[in-house]
Amino acid sequence: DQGRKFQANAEGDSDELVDPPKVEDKIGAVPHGLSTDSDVVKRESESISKRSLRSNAEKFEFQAEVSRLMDIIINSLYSNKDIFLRELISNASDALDKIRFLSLTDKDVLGEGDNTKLDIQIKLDKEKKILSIRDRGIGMTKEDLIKNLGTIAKSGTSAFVEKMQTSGDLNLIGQFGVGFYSVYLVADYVEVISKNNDDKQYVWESKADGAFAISEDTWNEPLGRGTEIRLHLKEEAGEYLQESKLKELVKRYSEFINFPIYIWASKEVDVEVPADEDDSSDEEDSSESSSKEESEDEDADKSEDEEKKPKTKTVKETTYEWELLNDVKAIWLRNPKEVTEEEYTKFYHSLAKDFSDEKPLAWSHFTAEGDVEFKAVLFVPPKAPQDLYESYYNANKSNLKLYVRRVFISDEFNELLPKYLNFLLGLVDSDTLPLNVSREMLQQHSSLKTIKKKLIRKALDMIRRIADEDPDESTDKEKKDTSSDNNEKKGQYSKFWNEFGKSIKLGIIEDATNRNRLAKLLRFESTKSEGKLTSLDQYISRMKAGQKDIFYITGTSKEQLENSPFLERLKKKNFEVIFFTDPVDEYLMQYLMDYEDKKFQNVSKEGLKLGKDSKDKELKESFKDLTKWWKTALSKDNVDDVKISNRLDNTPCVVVTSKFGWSANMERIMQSQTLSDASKQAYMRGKRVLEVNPRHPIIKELRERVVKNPEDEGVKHTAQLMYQTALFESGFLLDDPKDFASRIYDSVKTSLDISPEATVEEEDDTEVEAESDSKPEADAVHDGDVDDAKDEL
Ligand SMILES: Nc1ncnc2c1ncn2[C@@H]1O[C@H](COP(=O)(O)OP(=O)(O)OP(=O)(O)O)[C@@H](O)[C@H]1O
Repeated sequence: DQGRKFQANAEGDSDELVDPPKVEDKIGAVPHGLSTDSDVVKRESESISKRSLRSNAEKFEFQAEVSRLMDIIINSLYSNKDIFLRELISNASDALDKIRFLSLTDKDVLGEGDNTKLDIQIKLDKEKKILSIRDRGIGMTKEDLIKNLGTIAKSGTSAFVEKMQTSGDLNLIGQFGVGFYSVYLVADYVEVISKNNDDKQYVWESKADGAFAISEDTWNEPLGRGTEIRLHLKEEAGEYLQESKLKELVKRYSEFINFPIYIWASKEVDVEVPADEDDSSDEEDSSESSSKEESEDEDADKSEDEEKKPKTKTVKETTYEWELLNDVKAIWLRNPKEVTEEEYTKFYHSLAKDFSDEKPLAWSHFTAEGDVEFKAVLFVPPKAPQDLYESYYNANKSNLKLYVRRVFISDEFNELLPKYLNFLLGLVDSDTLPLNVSREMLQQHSSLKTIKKKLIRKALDMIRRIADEDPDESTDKEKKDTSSDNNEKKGQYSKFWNEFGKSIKLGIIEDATNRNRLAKLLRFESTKSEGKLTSLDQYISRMKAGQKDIFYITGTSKEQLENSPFLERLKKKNFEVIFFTDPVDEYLMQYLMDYEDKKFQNVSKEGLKLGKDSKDKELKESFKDLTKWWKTALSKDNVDDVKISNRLDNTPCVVVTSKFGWSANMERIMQSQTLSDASKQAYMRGKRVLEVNPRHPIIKELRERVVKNPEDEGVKHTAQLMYQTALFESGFLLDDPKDFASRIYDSVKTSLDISPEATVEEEDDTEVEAESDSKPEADAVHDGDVDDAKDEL
């Protein structure tokens, strides 16, 4: 054994696993391509000192936001400094993915010999306090170094800076795409040595003081290809010079990196050496970091027993070897039965770059077989990202990684999932897709459609399972009581719904094929849900005998809707009505026409049927005089008809809209949209129908008066006021609030027995005449004396 040590098991998948780097027998030998202590010495000679950048280098200033970010990091009191290693390893892994992807279409990019080994190496120099992380990834050209590490701020840069200034957690740095800079949590001087196939080897260096420098690297060991990051650790970051600490960190944070990660690890071994007196003279030739100790006692024992043999002694010698730290067998290739919950959770954290304690809400790990074969792992995150719906229709964002035969291809493949499922995280690894074609070609591959279809099904199944396993979701009372063992799943679906419910709704709108499956996942509150969420299936199970439609109402809040006049008789007759209070619900209900053969009926729209009422015809007939009269009176108000209502109990009248136009709520939503166009608004506006309550005393009285004298101005006035009030109560915005207000004041006058001719008292303005040129307020209240009215009220 040449000292190769595979700490984690690397069974199977030998095509996956790249040969570990060679192991040196003795200290001081140069591991190929990795710098050594003597190089460090050389480098030091190139650098004027650790405190100043190389003088002959080209200097650059960091872009302002990047500079602020670095200030925040280097001065941070954040205690979890460990995160830098995970960020560097993640970058190394990305760089390896990139070169591996390129090698699919051009084998030559990998070069030969050690350059073909796609691995990550960690090395320590305790004396100089340098920690280096090296990869054989794609590397950076000079231009890449300048752009990627300092001059081009990404969108995440300022977002992260902002977050840090409020209550941000530095742990999130990877999610903002600025992970590299976390090196300044532990280092005050950093060198990035990089070699890309298209350029020479360069060194980037910075002390996070606003500037960085770049020089062509003529003194370090040639890297062949890839990047080495050298961290000159801060005084207080000494713990990162301990192998054990680094091993622990790699295990904890980088378990799912799909490239081997090695550490240059020390090992004490017993070595037999001739016990000659004079051999002690050349003993200390070996490198400074080795140590030899004579173990005199042992030696003494042995010498007694083996007197005849040539005199030898055993010495402890420190040797170094590359020790593999991770298991590169991808989790998705394993049998789901053998992967623990904890492993899935950790895998989720590494995918999400979210290292909180929160578990994903659900996951699905499966293999698809048949024409198109693939393995996939999908996760429902515990929380929706803040910007999930911000640019829903414009953002090309997917959180799914695509692999083809274990090779990472892309995480920008929008063809794998529809937009509404963009909140899912995970990966797909397909054996069917071709490896040696460009991303563009792959994007058009016919198998993608099949993969997408299956992924959607599996995703929806996974979401349904959250509901199935949630005891809160069960309608069966007994089941609810006995499933105390399922406490962990309790309330999970409403948690899911609160985070991602909008996505399900958008799915119903966008995905006609899966509309019914998605509708099953829909949750809402209703007149009978007692403050909890309920489903369409539960609604149907509670439907009254003879009830044909599913009733719902839309508005801005449940509290407002609960008191809506549209619900009066429905509640009295014990019909359940769904409350839809999200603006997206209006759109949703334009697409969700029926469910399980039941039609949806907006109770604020025409066409509400509550079963047959034998008195209907009679009532209609007896109110004909009033309804006809009123229809004529309202013709200038765009009212289509006046009808007898079947939905009212205490309210005299309401305004309903036609079935296919906008509801009052939708009208309001559209009016509040800055870019909505007025002509469309007029066109889509539902036709209005005034419905009157034939049992209401005001309506009955109005009928009497209309029959007596259809020309009575007082009745006309009252009828108009009734209509405006009904509009208002039915959720419409009044076109002419001024007219409404003055009618109210007129009524107030009447009820206070004030003469209709009474006018507003003239203000005695002789003293203020000089400075006041504005009109008296009188016309704002027409001709009533508001102050007096208020006093008496
Ligand atoms: N080891 C590396 N090899 C090649 N390029 C690298 C390496 N490390 C960093 N880079 C380049 O520098 C850029 C900035 O890295 P940084 O870590 O700040 O952001 P990121 O990798 O894009 O996002 P994240 O922080 O999420 O990993 C990377 O996008 C990459 O182009």
